[in-house]
Amino acid sequence: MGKKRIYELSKEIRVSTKKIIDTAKNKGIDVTNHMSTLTDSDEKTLRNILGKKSNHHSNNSKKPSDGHHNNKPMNSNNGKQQFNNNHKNTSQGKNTSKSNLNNNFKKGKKNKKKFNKRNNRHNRFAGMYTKNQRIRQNHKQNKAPERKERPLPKTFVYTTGMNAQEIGKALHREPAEIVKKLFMLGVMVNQNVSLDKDTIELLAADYGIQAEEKEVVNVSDLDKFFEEEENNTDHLEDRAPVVTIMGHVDHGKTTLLDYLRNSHITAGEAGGITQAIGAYQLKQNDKSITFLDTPGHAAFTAMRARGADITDITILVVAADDGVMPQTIEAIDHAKAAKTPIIVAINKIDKPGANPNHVIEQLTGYGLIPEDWGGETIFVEISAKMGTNVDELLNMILLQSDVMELKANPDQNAAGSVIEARLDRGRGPVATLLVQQGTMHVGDPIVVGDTFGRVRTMMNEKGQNLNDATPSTPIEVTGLNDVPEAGDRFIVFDDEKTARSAGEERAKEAQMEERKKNNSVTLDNLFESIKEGEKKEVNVIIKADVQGSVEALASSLQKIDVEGVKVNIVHSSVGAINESDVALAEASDAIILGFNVRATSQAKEQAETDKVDIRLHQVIYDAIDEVESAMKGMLAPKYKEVITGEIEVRQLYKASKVGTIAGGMVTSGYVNRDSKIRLIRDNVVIYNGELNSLKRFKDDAKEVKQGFECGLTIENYNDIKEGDVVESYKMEQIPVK
Ligand SMILES: Nc1nc2c(ncn2[C@@H]2O[C@H](COP(=O)(O)OP(=O)(O)OP(=O)(O)O)[C@@H](O)[C@H]2O)c(=O)[nH]1
Repeated sequence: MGKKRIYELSKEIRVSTKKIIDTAKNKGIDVTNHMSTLTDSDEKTLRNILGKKSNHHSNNSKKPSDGHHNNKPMNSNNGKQQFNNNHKNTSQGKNTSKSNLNNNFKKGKKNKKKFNKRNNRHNRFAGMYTKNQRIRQNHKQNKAPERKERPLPKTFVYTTGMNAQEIGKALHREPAEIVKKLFMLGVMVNQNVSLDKDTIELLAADYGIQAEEKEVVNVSDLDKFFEEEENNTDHLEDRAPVVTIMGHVDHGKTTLLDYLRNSHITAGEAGGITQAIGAYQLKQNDKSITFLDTPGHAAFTAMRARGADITDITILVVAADDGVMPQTIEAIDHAKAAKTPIIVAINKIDKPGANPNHVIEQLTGYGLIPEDWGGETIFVEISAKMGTNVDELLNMILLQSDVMELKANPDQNAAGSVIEARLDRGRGPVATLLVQQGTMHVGDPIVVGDTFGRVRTMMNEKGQNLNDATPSTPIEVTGLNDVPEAGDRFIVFDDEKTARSAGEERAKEAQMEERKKNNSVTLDNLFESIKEGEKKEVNVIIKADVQGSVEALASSLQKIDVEGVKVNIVHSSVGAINESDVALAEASDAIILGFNVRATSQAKEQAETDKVDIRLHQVIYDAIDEVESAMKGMLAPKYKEVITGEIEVRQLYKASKVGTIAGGMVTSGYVNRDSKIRLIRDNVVIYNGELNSLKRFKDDAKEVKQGFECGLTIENYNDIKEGDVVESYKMEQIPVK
């Protein structure tokens, strides 16, 4: 071999493959893509032209489309890249193609045999086929082809319904050749006839190449792409852990973040840290750690609710002089729900009242047991203010991350999540993103949530411009058409057109979704979900006035015995239902049960928008009964009767066809045509039923208000008397409190 391929040269001289290809073409060197090989002299020529400016193009040196050359063969997991790069990938190295071809030919023959056995009818053609193949083989082996035939792709990624013309294009063959081949195989078609799966596979087998049906990709399905990128196990490299700091108010989260920021991040050229971008990366022992500056548990969980599980490790800050507090527990529950390991930072150990042991004891009650005590949780005693043991904490984070073997593939399209986003007057939409997979480049076409664009600028936390950002790097980007939301996912696409259509499609879908957003779990639809097999666990958050009630409620709920379904308490604590509870409920599809507590107005508002079901009770039994009934599907909607008006009957007319018509006056409220009615005589209900007709003079009326006369008949009832009172009422569903 010895011949260099373009991507290899690209790596060596750090010039993008695109640039090399363009330059080569300019120089008349025959290359097609990054897999093309170069002769020694061509290589030299290119090196001379490009080699010296080694860093010049690092900003676009690795377009993702070039990126997977060395690690990702074409496969169906690779939908997106495949989508746009099929033909780029198709031609493998030229000089090896000959032997491939021979191998392929042999394979082809084998397949061919199989086919013949299956299908004797085509034996005649099979004979011709072999001859034809032989000619082709001879042709290949004996003399160099005059017209260079581009090699066949190793794998032919097809869609059912392709015609000979399209197949020809994909295989670098003349459509006529495809038609001819098909003919040899007993399929007589012209170039434009759509072919079925079997025929296409047969044809591929005949060429001796593998056929693989392309998944039809819905470009707007970001989650799918994201998962594909996430699950890509090729070419994995270590990545920095992504850490979130949580804890009770005033226990020192901000102090710790600030200390880390100031002590471990060297100021940028612009002079200090110019940008607070909601996340930063720092170095400890030459390894990076990414800290998310999330403002609170609710934000953390809101991101999870949107599908962004971006935190690898949670640092739980507990003040040594204050101990475990409500938000400490809340943080534990949030971290557990997110399944991230917790490292406990017992803070403020410099304070006179500090009692770290007490904190440890308290935390054991929540399953956080230090290694010394036979548990698995790492505890570090720090002073965020003084910086005591902060390095130790960082080392523990690195240790934990080593155990977790956090990896990502930098050589693919970037994918990740939005940490925060805003509209900047001067710069337009600005988003802080966390790259979770692949490498992001300036200029990449990108879809972020329901927005799209091209990465115009990319900046790190120091305000320095970046050209590339590898996994676990937080960056601030501009260039989007709109402001995405925190927790949205982003995906880099191979081309802007696809990105745009995906973005637009997603925006449309989001609108539709918004309109019909009503799919959260509520007690009312719980049974339906259980029935449909969607639910095996009912997630519940309990808030109550005193700890005793919390526990009573929790244990009773867990005892509810409905076949195949169990109650899972996601979080329980004392106090009003707050936004954090709602966020957690949304993220974990939970119902909030409040006992002798209220929801704060923000929580109510948020629950309304997020469609989180909050149920308030004063009697524990009612709360349990309600959940149990819902699980058993017996939660009938509750109605109450609302009296709308009264009519005094003043005259009667007998009509042979319609029965007794009562003329009267609406003395209070109103009466509706479809009201239910009660006929009252001397304060006694004589009859309960419905109206048959309601008229104003001769005309049918929908509604008659107080002070107006009307005529009416009662369905199936004629025994009306003057002086009777017709009370109209309706049944109203009791709104959920
Ligand atoms: N003595 C001492 N004081 C500390 C330490 N860490 C934080 N503090 C002080 O504790 C107070 C609260 O610290 P913050 O960092 O604001 O706490 P926080 O957890 O971010 O609080 P919220 O943002 O309100 O949730 C501040 O006055 C800090 O100076 C410490 O290690 N030792």
